[in-house]
Amino acid sequence: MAEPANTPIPGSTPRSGSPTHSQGFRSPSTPSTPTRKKPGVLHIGDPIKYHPDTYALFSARCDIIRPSTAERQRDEFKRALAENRWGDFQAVFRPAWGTGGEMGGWDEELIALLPDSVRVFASAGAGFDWVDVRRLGERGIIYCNSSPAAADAVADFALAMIISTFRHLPWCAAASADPTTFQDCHARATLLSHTLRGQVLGLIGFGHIGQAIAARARPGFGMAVHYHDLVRKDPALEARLSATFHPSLADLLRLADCLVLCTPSTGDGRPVITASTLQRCKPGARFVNVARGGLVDEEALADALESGHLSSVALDVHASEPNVNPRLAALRGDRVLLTCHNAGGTVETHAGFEDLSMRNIMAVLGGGEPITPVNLEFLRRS
Ligand SMILES: O=C(O)C(=O)CO
Repeated sequence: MAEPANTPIPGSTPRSGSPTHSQGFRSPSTPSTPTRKKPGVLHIGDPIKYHPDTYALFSARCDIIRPSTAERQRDEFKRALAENRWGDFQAVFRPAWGTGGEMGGWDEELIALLPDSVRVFASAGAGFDWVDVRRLGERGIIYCNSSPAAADAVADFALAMIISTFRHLPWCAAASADPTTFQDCHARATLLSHTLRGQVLGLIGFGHIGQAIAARARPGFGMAVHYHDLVRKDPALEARLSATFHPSLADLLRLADCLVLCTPSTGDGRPVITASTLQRCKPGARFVNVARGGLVDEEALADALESGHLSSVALDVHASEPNVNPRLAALRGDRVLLTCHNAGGTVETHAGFEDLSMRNIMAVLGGGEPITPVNLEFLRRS
């Protein structure tokens, strides 16, 4: 049974989709299939918590469908989609990061079951490794992430990690527990620590998060910002952020004193950081990961640390979360800082995820442009 739909705002004027998007409505395939005048939005995961104002507008414009917890389990979810239990809805909405994932990965199997009426899938989260955005695009569905809402939080955290790799914060913190280790750390950390000013920061990925890191690293810390991405950014943006583009990742690796991985994972399982990329890094380089653990061959990373080729790493994300690589865990506390996928996790991020997901859906169903689409290159337009 679906949980009760959210109550429409009293006095609100129900609005059907724009001419373009209302074409997505189909006549119900079974007599029990719901019919609706407003575009249907399948809301998976927790209810709205931070933005009742946006939600008032959103729920006045759309019919919100809330599958129950039982209906969100994969088998039941598939069954419900296959029998068109929720009718021809126009959007999938997942506003609360960490909830709404009960049905598992949005792969070919699940995406094939969506009604043809779906135009947009908007979710909390910068990352989209759990959803096949190419396949959604091929079905004519725009996928919108919420990366701008996480950018400040992730960038703040990334800076803490960058500082940690230059200043050995795990060592300094752990050594304070005992007078002998205190004195040893006090004496020796000086010889191994470096000021950030003038160091080359190599950003792998220069989207919202990479740009937010650059905006802090250059003016705040005097670092020289270099980046690699698949597509070069606008020269005006590069100039504003004092960022230098490298078409080849190998060139960036050779140059960087500290590399930061901040590129989305497509979930195809192919790591970007491997033994061969690590070999190209400057001896003594540092490495920070705020993207996804699967983008890194963690065994190769452990080899590079053990051999001393990398001097220090800070990893917020891990290939087999919630487990961390045992070899990296064994090195924790000296040259290795491991955190628990915390970089994006702030109240402000979660509030922003909600708001942006609703605005993306309202934009698309209202006939306008999506705000943060990530799969337009795959989009089959009907
Ligand atoms: O947004 C994401 O993708 C996260 O990893 C959590 O903030």
